[in-house]
Amino acid sequence: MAAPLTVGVLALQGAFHEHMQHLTLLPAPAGYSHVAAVAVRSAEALAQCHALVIPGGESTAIALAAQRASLLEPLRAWVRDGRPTWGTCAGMILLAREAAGGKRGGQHLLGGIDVRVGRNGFGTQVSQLRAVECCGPAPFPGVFIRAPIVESLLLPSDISAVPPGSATLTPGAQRISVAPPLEAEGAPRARRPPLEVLATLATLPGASAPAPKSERAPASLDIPNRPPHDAQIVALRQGRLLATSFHPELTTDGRLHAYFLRVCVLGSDADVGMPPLDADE
Ligand SMILES: NC(=O)CC[C@H](N)C(=O)O
Repeated sequence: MAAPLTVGVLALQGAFHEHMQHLTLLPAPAGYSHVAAVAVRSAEALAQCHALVIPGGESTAIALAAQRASLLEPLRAWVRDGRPTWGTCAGMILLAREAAGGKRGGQHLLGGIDVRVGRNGFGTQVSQLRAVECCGPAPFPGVFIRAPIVESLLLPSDISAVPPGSATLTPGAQRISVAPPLEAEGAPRARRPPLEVLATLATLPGASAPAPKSERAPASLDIPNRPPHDAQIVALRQGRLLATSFHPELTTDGRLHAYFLRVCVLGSDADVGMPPLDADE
């Protein structure tokens, strides 16, 4: 008899219940009995999952609760192993390699997606998004609640700036938290899957939003759907990792949940641009 496809939702704080409701409404993928959504509050629960969703909420609170539940390192290992993971809003912050505007003293990140986000870059707003690659031509309702803004797409070479084993760095007054390197200490640097921009906001979202920052990645870097320079990136994928600054779980639109399952979870390594396992840089 077919078994369920189990998608964990990190259930420490934030909108985890809403994600679970969306996931259980998805049709059964071929070869599985149904999609089972489970609340993840321990490393044991995480180990039972095929995929993970990190909800919106408060990234500092989620990271602190994960640390207290001894989940930070299992989550980092999960991301390092290239397991399918989707972070919405606060979840996007946790999956980012760098986060600006973090709390004093730095905050814990998991890393995995090679971007720098700025916390609280958006206010509260609903914007119609074009996300043709993942959702088709009809606009997606983008619900933003003090959401992170993607400030920079980072180059793999920037990783060397992070001392091995460091949890966070807070250089100067800018307060930039940095995820620890994905690789174990002394291990060769992993080849990174390409970043794919999935949705942008064409115009600045309001007076309180920061001006678009310059990207560090040169034009020659191969980034599919590279947006115009002044567009705000609000959804992107790197391999099996997906990040959205808005909250699809707070809408009735299930297209992004379906996309996560179809591409990040069930897609082949070739579909998601994962480098071959034996690749070294
Ligand atoms: N809606 C959200 O998830 C907000 C994220 C929040 N501003 C943070 O920094 O974690």
